Amino acid sequence: MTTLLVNEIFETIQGEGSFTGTPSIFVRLQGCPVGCPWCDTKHTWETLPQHQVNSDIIFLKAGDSPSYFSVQSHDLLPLLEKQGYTAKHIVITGGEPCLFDLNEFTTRAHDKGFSTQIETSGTYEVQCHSDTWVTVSPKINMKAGMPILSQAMQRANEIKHPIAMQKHIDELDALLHKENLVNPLKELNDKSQIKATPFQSPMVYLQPISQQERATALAIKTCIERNWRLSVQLHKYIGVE
Ligand SMILES: C[S@@+](CC[C@H](N)C(=O)[O-])C[C@H]1O[C@@H](n2cnc3c(N)ncnc32)[C@H](O)[C@@H]1O
Ligand SMILES: Nc1nc2[nH]cc(C(=O)O)c2c(=O)[nH]1
Ligand code: SF4
Ligand SMILES: [Mg+2]
Repeated sequence: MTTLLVNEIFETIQGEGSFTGTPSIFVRLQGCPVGCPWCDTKHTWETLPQHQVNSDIIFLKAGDSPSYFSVQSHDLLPLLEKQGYTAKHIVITGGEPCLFDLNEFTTRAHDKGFSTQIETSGTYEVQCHSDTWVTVSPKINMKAGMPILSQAMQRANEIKHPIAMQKHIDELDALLHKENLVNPLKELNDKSQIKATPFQSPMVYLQPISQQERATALAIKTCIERNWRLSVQLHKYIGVE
């Protein structure tokens, strides 16, 4: 039996990565110890008993708040189904969703015809259905100093890296090398001999931190050089949650 702590549930358009533009039900779980200084969901970091509420309040809440409710993972899908959402894609994010075992919830969702996706920092083991799309956004050298797990990197269907400066790209390169996930096109450019495949596998996305102009320019330039992809947090440009 797994207990999930849920900060919010809402229906919107996925604004990041390969599923950008896909109507999605977002389940944001509570708690994250990683400490990224630019994190856009800091209200999910702490799990304080005084912020626990019942599920009705979560469905009513607007804006960022540290309140959350507790639910058994087998009860979460029925709760979502009651909301009358039309989206068939469920994105589990946080906070850090891989603090929780997501096998039961994702399996029930797939059994009911949903597709699922997890957004994770790569600092915890990814526990989910084999068809869940896993987005790893590896948090290299963050405040808590937590290592990126090979299990998460090797499970990733896409790697989505938030960047603001060249150092962040260099850190990603080192991690991809360590995990043997090097972009064949980069090798081709470097050595003019390795056979190129058209796309990196897993796909690599660069995501400018906080829509900064210089970060966006660097991400565009690097994506073109490497044949990587750009992820611009579409929801922040179109003003949806
Ligand atoms: C809030 S995190 C939650 C999931 C998980 N803890 C993680 O970091 O992947 C969701 C996504 O937003 C990205 N993100 C958070 N703050 C951001 C910011 N200010 N600018 C760009 N991306 C950001 C993260 O890198 C991650 O890909
Ligand atoms: N629309 C929308 N797309 C998103 N993709 C990843 C998000 C996240 O916070 O994990 C997010 C989010 O918060 N909103
Ligand atoms: S790992 Fe994710 S939720 Fe945690 S601080 Fe970093 S961006 Fe925020
Ligand atoms: Mg977000």
